[in-house]
Amino acid sequence: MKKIYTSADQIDFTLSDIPSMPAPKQVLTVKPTYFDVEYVINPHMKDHVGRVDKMQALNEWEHLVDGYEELGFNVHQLDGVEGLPDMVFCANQSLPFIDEDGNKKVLMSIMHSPERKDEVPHIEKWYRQLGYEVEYLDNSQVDDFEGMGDALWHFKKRLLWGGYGFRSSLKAYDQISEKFDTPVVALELTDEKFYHLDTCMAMLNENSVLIYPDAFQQEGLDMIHKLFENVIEATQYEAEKLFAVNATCPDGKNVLIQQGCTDVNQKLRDAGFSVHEYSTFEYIKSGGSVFCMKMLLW
Ligand SMILES: NC(=O)NCCC[C@H](N)C(=O)O
Repeated sequence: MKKIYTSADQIDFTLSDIPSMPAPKQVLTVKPTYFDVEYVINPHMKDHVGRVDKMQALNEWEHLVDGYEELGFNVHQLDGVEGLPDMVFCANQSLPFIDEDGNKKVLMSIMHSPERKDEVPHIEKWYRQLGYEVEYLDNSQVDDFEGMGDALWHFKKRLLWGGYGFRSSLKAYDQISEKFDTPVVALELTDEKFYHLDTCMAMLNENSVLIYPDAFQQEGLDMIHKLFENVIEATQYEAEKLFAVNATCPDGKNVLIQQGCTDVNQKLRDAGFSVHEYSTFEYIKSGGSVFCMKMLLW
Protein backbone atom coordinates (compact mmCIF):
# COMPACT_ATOMS: atom_id res chain seq x y z
CA MET A 1 0.00 0.00 0.00
CA LYS A 2 1.23 3.48 -0.81
CA LYS A 3 -0.76 6.42 0.42
CA ILE A 4 0.25 10.00 1.04
CA TYR A 5 -2.30 12.31 2.68
CA THR A 6 -1.96 16.08 2.18
CA SER A 7 -5.40 17.35 3.26
CA ALA A 8 -8.03 16.37 5.83
CA ASP A 9 -10.72 15.56 3.22
CA GLN A 10 -8.45 12.79 1.85
CA ILE A 11 -8.26 11.01 5.20
CA ASP A 12 -10.30 7.85 4.74
CA PHE A 13 -9.32 6.02 7.94
CA THR A 14 -9.50 6.38 11.71
CA LEU A 15 -6.67 5.48 14.07
CA SER A 16 -8.40 2.25 15.03
CA ASP A 17 -7.97 1.09 11.39
CA ILE A 18 -4.19 1.45 11.65
CA PRO A 19 -2.26 -1.62 12.88
CA SER A 20 -0.28 -1.20 16.08
CA MET A 21 3.50 -1.13 16.37
CA PRO A 22 5.54 -1.99 19.49
CA ALA A 23 7.00 0.92 21.50
CA PRO A 24 10.80 1.24 21.19
CA LYS A 25 12.88 0.15 24.18
CA GLN A 26 16.38 1.26 23.17
CA VAL A 27 17.92 4.68 22.71
CA LEU A 28 20.83 5.65 20.50
CA THR A 29 22.89 8.68 21.52
CA VAL A 30 26.13 10.14 20.14
CA LYS A 31 28.69 11.56 22.59
CA PRO A 32 29.16 15.32 22.19
CA THR A 33 33.00 15.16 22.20
CA TYR A 34 33.15 17.04 18.89
CA PHE A 35 29.85 18.96 19.22
CA ASP A 36 30.15 22.65 18.33
CA VAL A 37 28.54 25.32 16.17
CA GLU A 38 30.98 25.57 13.27
CA TYR A 39 28.66 26.69 10.42
CA VAL A 40 25.16 28.13 9.97
CA ILE A 41 22.55 25.87 8.35
CA ASN A 42 19.52 27.02 10.35
CA PRO A 43 18.57 30.44 11.79
CA HIS A 44 19.25 29.38 15.40
CA MET A 45 22.96 28.81 14.68
CA LYS A 46 23.55 32.42 13.62
CA ASP A 47 25.55 34.32 16.26
CA HIS A 48 26.62 31.09 17.96
CA VAL A 49 29.55 29.96 15.81
CA GLY A 50 32.40 29.00 18.15
CA ARG A 51 30.27 29.82 21.21
CA VAL A 52 29.48 26.40 22.65
CA ASP A 53 30.58 25.79 26.23
CA LYS A 54 31.95 22.27 25.76
CA MET A 55 31.97 21.35 29.44
CA GLN A 56 28.39 22.51 29.89
CA ALA A 57 27.35 20.64 26.72
CA LEU A 58 28.82 17.42 28.11
CA ASN A 59 27.03 17.91 31.45
CA GLU A 60 23.70 18.52 29.74
CA TRP A 61 24.12 15.46 27.54
CA GLU A 62 25.07 13.22 30.49
CA HIS A 63 21.99 14.29 32.47
CA LEU A 64 19.76 13.53 29.52
CA VAL A 65 21.30 10.07 29.08
CA ASP A 66 20.70 9.41 32.80
CA GLY A 67 17.06 10.41 32.26
CA TYR A 68 16.51 7.67 29.67
CA GLU A 69 18.25 5.13 31.87
CA GLU A 70 16.05 6.09 34.83
CA LEU A 71 12.99 5.41 32.66
CA GLY A 72 14.34 1.92 31.96
CA PHE A 73 15.68 2.40 28.43
CA ASN A 74 18.82 0.66 27.20
CA VAL A 75 21.02 3.58 26.08
CA HIS A 76 23.76 3.11 23.45
CA GLN A 77 26.49 5.75 23.47
CA LEU A 78 28.24 6.03 20.12
CA ASP A 79 31.51 7.95 19.82
CA GLY A 80 31.30 11.25 17.97
CA VAL A 81 33.54 11.87 14.97
CA GLU A 82 35.96 14.78 14.64
CA GLY A 83 34.83 17.27 11.99
CA LEU A 84 31.13 16.28 12.33
CA PRO A 85 29.90 18.70 15.01
CA ASP A 86 26.18 17.97 14.43
CA MET A 87 26.42 14.18 14.63
CA VAL A 88 25.19 14.41 18.25
CA PHE A 89 21.73 15.10 16.75
CA CYS A 90 21.22 11.45 15.95
CA ALA A 91 17.49 11.73 15.23
CA ASN A 92 18.44 12.95 11.78
CA GLN A 93 20.59 10.39 9.94
CA SER A 94 18.03 7.58 9.80
CA LEU A 95 14.45 6.36 10.15
CA PRO A 96 14.21 2.97 11.92
CA PHE A 97 11.21 0.68 11.59
CA ILE A 98 10.01 -2.72 12.81
CA ASP A 99 7.77 -4.72 10.49
CA GLU A 100 4.80 -6.90 11.47
CA ASP A 101 7.06 -9.98 11.61
CA GLY A 102 9.43 -8.23 14.02
CA ASN A 103 12.17 -7.59 11.41
CA LYS A 104 14.17 -4.47 12.22
CA LYS A 105 14.87 -2.17 9.32
CA VAL A 106 16.35 1.28 8.88
CA LEU A 107 16.19 3.79 6.07
CA MET A 108 19.29 5.96 5.81
CA SER A 109 18.84 9.72 5.32
CA ILE A 110 20.04 11.92 2.48
CA MET A 111 21.14 14.98 4.46
CA HIS A 112 20.13 18.30 2.96
CA SER A 113 23.33 20.15 3.90
CA PRO A 114 26.73 19.04 2.58
CA GLU A 115 28.13 19.74 6.08
CA ARG A 116 26.14 16.81 7.55
CA LYS A 117 26.31 14.19 4.77
CA ASP A 118 29.35 12.35 6.17
CA GLU A 119 27.50 11.56 9.41
CA VAL A 120 25.26 9.00 7.72
CA PRO A 121 27.79 6.18 7.04
CA HIS A 122 28.94 6.20 10.68
CA ILE A 123 25.38 5.70 11.90
CA GLU A 124 24.72 3.09 9.20
CA LYS A 125 27.72 1.03 10.35
CA TRP A 126 26.31 0.96 13.89
CA TYR A 127 22.88 -0.24 12.68
CA ARG A 128 24.57 -3.04 10.71
CA GLN A 129 26.39 -4.18 13.86
CA LEU A 130 23.04 -4.25 15.65
CA GLY A 131 21.57 -6.49 12.93
CA TYR A 132 19.24 -3.96 11.29
CA GLU A 133 18.42 -4.44 7.59
CA VAL A 134 19.60 -1.24 5.89
CA GLU A 135 17.56 0.47 3.15
CA TYR A 136 18.21 3.52 0.98
CA LEU A 137 16.14 6.06 -0.90
CA ASP A 138 16.55 6.28 -4.68
CA ASN A 139 18.63 9.46 -4.88
CA SER A 140 17.83 9.94 -8.56
CA GLN A 141 14.28 10.76 -7.40
CA VAL A 142 14.82 12.35 -3.98
CA ASP A 143 17.29 15.11 -3.04
CA ASP A 144 16.88 15.10 0.70
CA PHE A 145 15.31 13.38 3.69
CA GLU A 146 16.49 13.95 7.26
CA GLY A 147 15.19 10.87 9.09
CA MET A 148 13.35 11.32 12.34
CA GLY A 149 13.99 15.06 12.22
CA ASP A 150 11.07 15.11 9.79
CA ALA A 151 9.43 11.68 9.93
CA LEU A 152 7.68 10.84 13.19
CA TRP A 153 5.95 7.55 13.94
CA HIS A 154 2.52 7.97 15.45
CA PHE A 155 2.75 6.61 19.00
CA LYS A 156 2.58 2.79 18.71
CA LYS A 157 0.95 2.91 15.26
CA ARG A 158 2.08 2.03 11.73
CA LEU A 159 1.36 5.57 10.63
CA LEU A 160 4.03 8.10 9.73
CA TRP A 161 3.80 11.89 10.01
CA GLY A 162 6.15 13.42 7.44
CA GLY A 163 7.33 17.03 7.46
CA TYR A 164 8.67 18.59 4.27
CA GLY A 165 9.79 21.91 2.86
CA PHE A 166 13.18 22.71 4.37
CA ARG A 167 15.23 19.53 4.96
CA SER A 168 13.11 16.78 3.40
CA SER A 169 11.20 16.59 0.10
CA LEU A 170 7.59 15.52 -0.22
CA LYS A 171 8.76 13.00 -2.85
CA ALA A 172 10.73 11.08 -0.21
CA TYR A 173 7.46 9.96 1.38
CA ASP A 174 6.34 8.15 -1.80
CA GLN A 175 9.31 5.84 -1.45
CA ILE A 176 9.04 5.54 2.34
CA SER A 177 5.34 4.72 2.19
CA GLU A 178 6.08 1.94 -0.30
CA LYS A 179 9.17 0.54 1.44
CA PHE A 180 7.55 0.39 4.90
CA ASP A 181 4.03 -0.31 3.61
CA THR A 182 2.65 2.52 5.68
CA PRO A 183 0.42 5.56 5.11
CA VAL A 184 2.09 8.96 5.50
CA VAL A 185 0.36 12.16 6.62
CA ALA A 186 2.50 14.82 4.92
CA LEU A 187 2.79 18.25 6.56
CA GLU A 188 4.31 21.24 4.81
CA LEU A 189 6.49 23.37 7.09
CA THR A 190 6.28 27.13 6.62
CA ASP A 191 8.73 28.83 8.99
CA GLU A 192 12.49 28.33 8.65
CA LYS A 193 12.93 28.56 12.43
CA PHE A 194 10.90 25.32 12.56
CA TYR A 195 12.85 23.60 9.80
CA HIS A 196 12.27 20.01 11.01
CA LEU A 197 8.92 18.49 11.97
CA ASP A 198 10.40 17.56 15.35
CA THR A 199 10.74 21.29 16.19
CA CYS A 200 6.98 21.86 15.89
CA MET A 201 5.29 18.48 16.55
CA ALA A 202 5.85 15.98 19.38
CA MET A 203 3.91 12.72 19.67
CA LEU A 204 2.71 12.23 23.25
CA ASN A 205 0.47 9.18 23.12
CA GLU A 206 -1.99 7.64 20.66
CA ASN A 207 -4.53 10.47 21.07
CA SER A 208 -2.35 13.39 22.13
CA VAL A 209 0.17 15.61 20.40
CA LEU A 210 2.09 18.80 21.20
CA ILE A 211 2.45 21.31 18.35
CA TYR A 212 3.48 24.85 17.51
CA PRO A 213 0.57 25.72 15.18
CA ASP A 214 2.14 28.67 13.32
CA ALA A 215 4.74 26.38 11.75
CA PHE A 216 2.08 24.60 9.62
CA GLN A 217 -0.23 25.32 6.70
CA GLN A 218 -3.98 25.16 7.42
CA GLU A 219 -4.22 21.78 5.57
CA GLY A 220 -1.69 20.33 7.99
CA LEU A 221 -3.46 21.69 11.07
CA ASP A 222 -6.75 20.25 9.83
CA MET A 223 -5.18 16.79 9.48
CA ILE A 224 -3.63 17.01 12.95
CA HIS A 225 -6.99 17.97 14.48
CA LYS A 226 -8.77 15.23 12.55
CA LEU A 227 -6.53 12.46 13.88
CA PHE A 228 -5.72 13.63 17.44
CA GLU A 229 -8.37 14.16 20.13
CA ASN A 230 -6.01 16.18 22.32
CA VAL A 231 -3.87 18.85 20.62
CA ILE A 232 -1.69 20.83 23.05
CA GLU A 233 -0.26 24.07 21.67
CA ALA A 234 3.01 25.74 22.62
CA THR A 235 3.39 29.52 22.70
CA GLN A 236 5.74 31.22 20.24
CA TYR A 237 8.26 32.07 22.99
CA GLU A 238 8.52 28.53 24.36
CA ALA A 239 8.53 26.90 20.91
CA GLU A 240 11.09 29.23 19.37
CA LYS A 241 13.40 30.15 22.24
CA LEU A 242 13.11 27.05 24.45
CA PHE A 243 12.43 24.38 21.81
CA ALA A 244 9.45 23.24 23.91
CA VAL A 245 8.10 21.11 21.07
CA ASN A 246 11.41 19.30 20.54
CA ALA A 247 10.31 17.22 23.53
CA THR A 248 9.93 13.46 23.62
CA CYS A 249 7.47 11.12 25.28
CA PRO A 250 9.01 7.70 24.68
CA ASP A 251 6.49 5.68 26.73
CA GLY A 252 3.26 7.69 26.33
CA LYS A 253 3.49 8.95 29.95
CA ASN A 254 6.81 10.66 30.71
CA VAL A 255 7.75 13.78 28.76
CA LEU A 256 11.41 14.82 28.60
CA ILE A 257 11.59 18.52 27.74
CA GLN A 258 13.87 21.57 27.85
CA GLN A 259 13.94 23.33 31.23
CA GLY A 260 11.66 26.31 31.81
CA CYS A 261 8.73 25.64 29.46
CA THR A 262 6.29 26.79 32.13
CA ASP A 263 3.18 27.13 29.98
CA VAL A 264 3.60 23.87 28.04
CA ASN A 265 4.55 21.95 31.17
CA GLN A 266 1.37 23.03 32.95
CA LYS A 267 -0.71 21.95 29.96
CA LEU A 268 1.13 18.60 29.87
CA ARG A 269 0.54 18.02 33.60
CA ASP A 270 -3.13 18.97 33.25
CA ALA A 271 -3.39 16.32 30.54
CA GLY A 272 -1.92 13.69 32.89
CA PHE A 273 1.71 13.54 31.71
CA SER A 274 4.77 13.48 34.02
CA VAL A 275 7.21 16.21 33.04
CA HIS A 276 11.00 15.84 33.35
CA GLU A 277 12.98 19.00 32.61
CA TYR A 278 16.52 19.04 31.21
CA SER A 279 18.82 21.90 30.30
CA THR A 280 19.85 21.69 26.63
CA PHE A 281 20.80 25.36 26.19
CA GLU A 282 24.14 24.53 24.53
CA TYR A 283 22.33 22.43 21.90
CA ILE A 284 19.65 25.07 21.32
CA LYS A 285 22.53 27.25 20.03
CA SER A 286 22.73 24.74 17.17
CA GLY A 287 18.95 24.48 16.64
CA GLY A 288 18.28 21.26 18.53
CA SER A 289 17.09 20.03 21.93
CA VAL A 290 15.88 16.92 23.73
CA PHE A 291 14.10 15.07 20.91
CA CYS A 292 16.82 15.26 18.29
CA MET A 293 19.67 14.31 20.65
CA LYS A 294 18.59 10.66 20.48
CA MET A 295 17.04 7.98 18.30
CA LEU A 296 14.48 5.57 19.72
CA LEU A 297 14.65 2.07 18.36
CA TRP A 298 13.58 -1.51 18.90
N1 LIG B 1 15.76 19.26 15.00
C1 LIG B 1 16.53 18.22 14.78
O1 LIG B 1 16.01 17.13 14.52
N2 LIG B 1 17.86 18.29 14.78
C2 LIG B 1 18.68 19.40 15.13
C3 LIG B 1 19.77 19.56 14.10
C4 LIG B 1 20.62 20.77 14.37
C5 LIG B 1 21.70 20.98 13.32
N3 LIG B 1 22.51 22.09 13.66
C6 LIG B 1 21.09 21.17 11.95
O2 LIG B 1 20.78 22.30 11.60
O3 LIG B 1 20.97 20.21 11.20
